[in-house]
Amino acid sequence: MTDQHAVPEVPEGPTSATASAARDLHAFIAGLPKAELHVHHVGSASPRIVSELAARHPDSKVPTDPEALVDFFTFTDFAHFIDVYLSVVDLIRTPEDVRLLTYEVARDMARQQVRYAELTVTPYSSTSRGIDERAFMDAIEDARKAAEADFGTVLRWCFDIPGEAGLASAEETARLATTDALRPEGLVSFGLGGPEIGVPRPQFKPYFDRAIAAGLHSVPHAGETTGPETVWDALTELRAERIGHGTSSAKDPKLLAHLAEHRIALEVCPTSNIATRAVRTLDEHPIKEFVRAGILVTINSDDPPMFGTDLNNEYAVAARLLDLDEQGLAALAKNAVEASFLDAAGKARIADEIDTYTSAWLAP
Ligand SMILES: O=C(O)c1cccc(C(=O)CC[C@H]2O[C@@H](n3cnc4c(=O)[nH]cnc43)[C@H](O)[C@@H]2O)c1
Ligand SMILES: [Zn+2]
Repeated sequence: MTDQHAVPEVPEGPTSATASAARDLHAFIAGLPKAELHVHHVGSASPRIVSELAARHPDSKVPTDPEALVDFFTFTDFAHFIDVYLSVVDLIRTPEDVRLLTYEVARDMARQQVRYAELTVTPYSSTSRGIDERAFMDAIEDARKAAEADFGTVLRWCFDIPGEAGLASAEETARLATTDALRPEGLVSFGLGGPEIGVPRPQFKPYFDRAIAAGLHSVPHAGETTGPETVWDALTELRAERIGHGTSSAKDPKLLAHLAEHRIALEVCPTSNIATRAVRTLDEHPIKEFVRAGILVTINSDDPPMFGTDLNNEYAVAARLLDLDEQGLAALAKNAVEASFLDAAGKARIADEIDTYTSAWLAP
């Protein structure tokens, strides 16, 4: 189905002036300081990282050859995507694997001028496969600190429940996130991922209540593969402060108005929605409706190498779909800063950097 070689990029126009403008916009995006709010830890393993992990664990069914990986990362539907995702999870078997993955993901982010990222981590998938919980926390924290020192990219964690794994996984995730002796310093939020069909959000309310009581922000996935009622459930039952995807919100005008009025940001991941078949084509993506409704829209890459994309490409896709120039792209980048869980000083620092960069770029 999805041809990973055909990831939509800003198309070159018919004239050389249009082509040159598109190239300039790509260059602008490449240097633009950015924040990313919806990106998965394991889903960020690049072919380079996957190859290194697969070499450590040669019995894995994940191919090491980048060409073969492109086929492997071509999905028939969302369920197939989760199957493939879990085979990459199976490559992460030791605390050193966790550290390598985390540090190298930060390196890839820094190359795209990502200054701040809230990385969705699924600790249950590692601890249930035998990685010691203390060693897991130490590995992500060690990598976080090293990445900030070496690359200047600030990482924070969102621990998500893999909903389809059942309430035992919710209990384990809540315990890991709220036990003082385990909870990592970089943890800021609590999420819910995996398939939505057959996994109603309200059953996770007690776990979100515990996480929120412990000071964590609520950021469940909702409305990615089911309708707007799932987004309402995420808001009313899980007290969501941002929504992962929220794609189907476009089908409910009252929901759009509610999201806009309450400044509940949507973490929009356009290419992901095509790769998992949540949306048929990019031109049918509801991002325009979200902007028109006044919603705080943020641009994200979700599982970038698995979807043959990266954050820069997602900004280029957004520029095309929303017809944005440099100022519009800078505003989109600032939306992510505003919707982040950074403190006021951290937000101001990145927002100022975005403004300074944009002014310098546009200066005659
Ligand atoms: O780890 C397990 O044992 C396990 C057992 C049953 C089901 C699961 C999952 O469903 C894991 C889902 C996994 O997928 C991550 N993810 C990455 N991208 C997305 C997305 O676009 N939408 C939803 N989930 C996504 C999620 O963080 C979970 O780690 C696991
Ligand atoms: Zn996601």
